Amino acid sequence: DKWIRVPPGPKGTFFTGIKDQLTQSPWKLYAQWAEHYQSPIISFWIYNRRIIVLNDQKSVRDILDKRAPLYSDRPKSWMYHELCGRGKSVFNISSLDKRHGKYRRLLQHGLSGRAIREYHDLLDNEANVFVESMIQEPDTFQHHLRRNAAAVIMKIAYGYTLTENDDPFIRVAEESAKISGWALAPGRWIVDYYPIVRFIPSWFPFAQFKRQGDKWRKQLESLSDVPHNWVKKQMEQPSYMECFTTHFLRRNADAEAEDIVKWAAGGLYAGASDTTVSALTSFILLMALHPDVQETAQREITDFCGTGKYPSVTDLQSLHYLNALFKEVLRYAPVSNIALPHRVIQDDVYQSHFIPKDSTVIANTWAILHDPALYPEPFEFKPSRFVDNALIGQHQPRHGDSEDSKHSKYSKYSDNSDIELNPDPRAYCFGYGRRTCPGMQLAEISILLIMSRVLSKFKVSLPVGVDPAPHIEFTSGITSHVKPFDVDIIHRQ
Ligand code: HEM
Repeated sequence: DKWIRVPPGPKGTFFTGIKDQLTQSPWKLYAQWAEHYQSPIISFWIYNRRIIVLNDQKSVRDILDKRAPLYSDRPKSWMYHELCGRGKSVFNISSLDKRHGKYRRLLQHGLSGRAIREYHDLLDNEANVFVESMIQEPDTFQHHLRRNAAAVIMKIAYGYTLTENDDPFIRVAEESAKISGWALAPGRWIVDYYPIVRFIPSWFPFAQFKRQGDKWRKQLESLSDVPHNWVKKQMEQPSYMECFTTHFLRRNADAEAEDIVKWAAGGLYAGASDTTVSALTSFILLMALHPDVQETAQREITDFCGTGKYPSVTDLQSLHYLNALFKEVLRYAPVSNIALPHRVIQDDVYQSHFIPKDSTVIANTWAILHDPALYPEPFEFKPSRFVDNALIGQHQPRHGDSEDSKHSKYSKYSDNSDIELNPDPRAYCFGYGRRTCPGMQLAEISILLIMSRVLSKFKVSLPVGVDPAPHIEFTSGITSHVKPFDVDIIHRQ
């Protein structure tokens, strides 16, 4: 009989655990530790928190998806959840709170394929605005991408049309994101690790964190009311734009239902803006580095639509190579290398591992998407690896697959020969279990649409004389971005 033990991992130091060893790209370090300890599941401490990292496809599927009811909570951030009053936000709410299920149902419904069909014209119009600004000022492409993502999600969430520049709603949303970033900064707030200090009175000299939390709570509260109250005002008029918020408010207007709609809509900008921009920036930069891929994708579009035309939203699903290219961008440059942390709500045993209640469980999505036995030559950018099964809606592995799902069979840590090569990266890069990204379908359509417009209308290349080509590097953070380098973007007449 094997001993059941906590997964192996580095010991770290007494007080801080491994905190000081964390590098710019923790996902790479975790993958190295998994190799070192010969175990896809590793564990260590950061301060007094036990962290468990799952580094391979099998453990992620078996644990986070198949045991989703146990593993879909979030670790508690006392500063953000309690002191700043954000424990009810979609991203942070406890899976044990009955609102969690309500948010998810609302988001699934409001962002379903059917709901998104209502937004096709909106997506199309915003894509045209994007193309126009790209023609005017191609060098500031990231700015145009940001604006496009914000415009789309603000219309969908609130029926709100962005003003030309320095939009007040975007300012509000960015201000909230900034405060949230500070309040969630790991290791910054003693109360996150020793929650007992929250009982210290606010006036105490040592209790600066409490005064700060209080200030941020008030700010965040009033910021989140701005767009919601705006929609309610619109609804008093005979004609207003139908959107996520009005759709649900019209049906049920009691105070609790309204609060749920407000929080759910509030999660949309946070979820959609930076992620979409990250994927599309990677796409544009990768096109400069891979002219052959760009030409193949352009040829497919020309063959499908004819010269000078571009695909409509409904055409997107017929473009095999474009879909394969989208998947390869998600795989090669994951927007979210370690998804968001989960928390296990009770003691659990997986194989010979003991996983203690309250551990923070992290999926190393990056390690899975760069596993050489799963994706041969993982550091090569090769959309062709997905060409055979690239279509949206087909062959789309969903979470909570049955026990004998193909996707759970492989692990590079065991000698399993029945491997499905190049599995669909969408099953990993959008997260896991009952926390899987509810905006996945909208993300797909809006990203594919902008990709298709860029390919139809522009040629992206490295500036003349740049040799050798720049190396792709990524920033760390909750959303990862390719570090930008200069590219030339020319309008194809
Ligand atoms: C390329 C685009 C996107 C990527 C890669 C992405 C990825 C993710 C990931 C990894 C998570 C965390 C899952 C977990 O904890 O296991 C997440 C959560 C979430 N995403 Fe996305 N996302 C994208 C676009 C969007 C869009 C367009 C929306 C909204 C329309 C959205 C809304 C959300 C929300 C509300 C959550 C929180 C879910 C929860 O905690 O229950 N995302 N996303």
